[in-house]
Amino acid sequence: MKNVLIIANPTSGGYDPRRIELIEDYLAQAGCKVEIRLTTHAGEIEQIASDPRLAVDVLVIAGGDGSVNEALTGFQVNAAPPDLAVIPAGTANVLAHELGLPKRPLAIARSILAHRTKPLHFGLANGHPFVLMASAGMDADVVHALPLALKRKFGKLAYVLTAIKIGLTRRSSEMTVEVDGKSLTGKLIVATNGRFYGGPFVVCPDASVTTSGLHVLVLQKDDPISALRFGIALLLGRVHKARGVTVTAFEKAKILAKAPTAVQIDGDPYGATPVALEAGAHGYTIVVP
Ligand SMILES: Nc1ncnc2c1ncn2[C@@H]1O[C@H](COP(=O)(O)OP(=O)(O)OP(=O)(O)O)[C@@H](O)[C@H]1O
Repeated sequence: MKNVLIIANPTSGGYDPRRIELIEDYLAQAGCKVEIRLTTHAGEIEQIASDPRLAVDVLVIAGGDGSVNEALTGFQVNAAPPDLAVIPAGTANVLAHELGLPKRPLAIARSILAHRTKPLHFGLANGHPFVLMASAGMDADVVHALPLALKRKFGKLAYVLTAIKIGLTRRSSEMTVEVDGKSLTGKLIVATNGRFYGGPFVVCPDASVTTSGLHVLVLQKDDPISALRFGIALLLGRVHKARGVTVTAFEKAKILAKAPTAVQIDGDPYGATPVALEAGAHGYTIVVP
């Protein structure tokens, strides 16, 4: 009998209790012992995931990338973390694209029952795990400035509206990223653990969250015209080939800026530069379709 704990973030975009109950029903009918817990505040998933007494076979996160990030953050201090599974919700849910996760409740329940797993690698930004990306510059400014109510109302469009709003007035700062002894300069620096960014948009075809290795994308300009050009290239899955963009594999890197510049991790605000980046020492285990 499989012991399954589903932790759901009821504030994540697209949260649907009916879907979660259906998955619970399928799993229970198949003989699993299932418990559902709804979070009441940010930080609760991390707390639960860090508890060494967490005696479950699979910890299922029903939420977006920020919720999954919390689970990994908790796992960092748990000597024997359980396998992870995801019921995708959230505004962008890049991890769901990375892993090709199904959306239908029955398919999700079946994948948890089949329990096929892969290693889930992650990076560390100032010691904090990132499953997808850690970045500094324009996109982090947008994440910091994005009003939650706007995100809930307009979903991904809220990022575009906020980018337009702040893009006209913000002052960008020149940053340097020291990559394995080399020095690169740019206006937007994205360390990525995976292939996708912002949803189903490929930024690093060579990367995957299920294999080890980090890459850094350096965008040399972020004036409104360049931002529009990079935005279109992103939608076309060609930003890594765009003029003024470099992609470099790295083991250790450090982002430095003259003035403190906003940083985001997996779509949530995370302080400011400087940021030291490196791969996590080991992977966790994630259920895949
Ligand atoms: N009950 C809660 N109340 C407020 N915040 C919460 C609660 N539970 C979790 N959170 C926080 O909400 C943040 C965002 O959640 P999540 O990533 O699941 O959804 P999202 O923001 O819609 O999705 P995405 O990250 O894909 O844009 C998480 O980083 C988590 O810390």
